[in-house]
Amino acid sequence: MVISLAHLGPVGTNAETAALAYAHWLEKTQAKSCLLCPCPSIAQTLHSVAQGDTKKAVVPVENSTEGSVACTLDTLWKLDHLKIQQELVLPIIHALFSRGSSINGIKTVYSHPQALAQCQRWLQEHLPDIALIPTNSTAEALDKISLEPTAGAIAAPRAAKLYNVPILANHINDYPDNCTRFWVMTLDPTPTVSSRISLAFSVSENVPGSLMKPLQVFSERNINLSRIESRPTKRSLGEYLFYLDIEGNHEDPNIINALDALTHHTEIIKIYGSYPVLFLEETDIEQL
Ligand SMILES: O=C(O)C(=O)C[C@]1(C(=O)O)C=C[C@@H](O)C=C1
Repeated sequence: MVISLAHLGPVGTNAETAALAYAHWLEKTQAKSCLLCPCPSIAQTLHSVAQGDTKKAVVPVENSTEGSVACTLDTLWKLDHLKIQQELVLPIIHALFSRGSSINGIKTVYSHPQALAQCQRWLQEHLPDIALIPTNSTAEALDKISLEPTAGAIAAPRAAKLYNVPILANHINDYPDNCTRFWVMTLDPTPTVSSRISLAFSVSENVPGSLMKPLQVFSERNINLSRIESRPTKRSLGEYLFYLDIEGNHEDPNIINALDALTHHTEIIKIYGSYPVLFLEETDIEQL
């Protein structure tokens, strides 16, 4: 059976690279093949799997330089039943592409807001007075510059071959170890040996201890949190949702007990799943 795998398109995005890496891993470890399905936005990628149009979806969750991908967290909160099957951590390299012959002639740079933010110091140093224009993805930025020699696009070096646009500067990300976590989401995860659990919750009242009590559930049981993040509930100013990553797996009685205790100190709680993490190197990506 071929597994349909949604991701942020068009071809050449970092999300497509993550989807290809997952497809490659599935082929190698389980002899399963995937059909990649590009979507116009991260929200539509998640909706496609939630509606059953695709079997799985790969979405960015957190970048080492810029932090959480807000659209992914906000959409996951709204969608019920989606579970994390697997996490992939990918090195993210950005390059400046242009049809113009040198960076001196560039007046505009297009890219996904995350990519522009991950290269902000480089842009400030090399192209301080230009206009930065956000696009839906890094690959969409490459489409935009095809007829504009004074425009540049920031995208992954892998896209150079796909779009046949020259690279003017490579490795322009501000931090060399720039990497992004991606989640593979599905409605029916297959059980796996897992090392991390992710969840989100709201609290019923904005009173002293309303965050401390849920966190104490974990510290009292010696369970380590690897991330805590807040996002506005969007109901009113000052009300937040909390996103947690926990080290451990859902079959551990200590974790089962903690998750049960957590329900007593939260309003709404969503457990996104217990999953393994796959780390990829630059050389793995070059082979895709
Ligand atoms: O535009 C792309 O290439 C994407 O895959 C999106 C995205 C993101 O939203 O974080 C993915 C990874 C990088 O951190 C930069 C951009």
